[in-house]
Amino acid sequence: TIHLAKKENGKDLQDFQKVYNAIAKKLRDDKEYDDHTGYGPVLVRLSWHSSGTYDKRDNSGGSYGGTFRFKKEANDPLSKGLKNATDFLKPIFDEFPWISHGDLYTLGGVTSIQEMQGPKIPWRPGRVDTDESTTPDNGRLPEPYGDAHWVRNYYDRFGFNDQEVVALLGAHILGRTHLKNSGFDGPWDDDPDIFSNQFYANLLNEDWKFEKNDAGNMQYDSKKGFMMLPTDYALRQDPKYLTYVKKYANDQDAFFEDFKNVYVKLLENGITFEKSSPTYVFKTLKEQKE
Ligand SMILES: Nc1cccc2nccn12
Repeated sequence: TIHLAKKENGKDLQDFQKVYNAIAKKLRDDKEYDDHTGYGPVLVRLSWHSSGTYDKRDNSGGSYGGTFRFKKEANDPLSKGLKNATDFLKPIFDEFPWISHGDLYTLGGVTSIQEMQGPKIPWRPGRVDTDESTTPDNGRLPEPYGDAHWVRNYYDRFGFNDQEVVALLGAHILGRTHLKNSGFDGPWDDDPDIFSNQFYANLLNEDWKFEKNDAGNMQYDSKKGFMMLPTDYALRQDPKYLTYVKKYANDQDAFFEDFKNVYVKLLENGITFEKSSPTYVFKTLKEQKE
């Protein structure tokens, strides 16, 4: 199936900047969520989970149809906790009912990354809500237990190479894991709401202990109270992945550039845009002195 991005019925940069600003102001006003982590990280996770169902083999899944709004996908056990993100976006959708769910879920992640001092993420609208019958089955999101071989095989479904996989996982500097949601427990340092390349430095420099958490799952813990999933740790166990981990640990600009590229690829996987389709780069609230 071809997913053609549609012309946004006369909506332009100004209209989408209004949606961006509404999300960004709500993020700024709602800081106490999740031990003062704020909603940024969970909105990024929603943009990933609503896009991470993509399968290059039949061009199914992905962000286009906004099917995360249907209960089969929203109730995927691997998406536990994301109701906080879709509830956060409900009033935004009510204020801008002309936006598609696919555009809203992806724009929520773009807004969060930029407002958390991350790179500018070029974004294209035009996703069209599809019928509930098009909702992909559970089982397409990644499990956190695998080794490097598992990780490489999993991301091949997206068409991502080793460099793209390592760049994408850097988003795990955001937020934290919650025993009641994912079965992993990750007390995180005091800036889980700042986008940086610190994930790679932590991965390389902390003294990690592989131990069982209170849900009976094995995870890596460090003295400073950081955690890594087995699939995170795989990136330093594999020599090919390790070269990129070192590159990004030493060069935040390289990380920002490569993350921006793979994140756009993730959010647009499976969508056909016309050459004339506009790409938008939004201003942060700070840049607008809002
Ligand atoms: N914050 C967070 C979420 C998910 C996975 C993960 N690994 C390290 C940190 N981290």
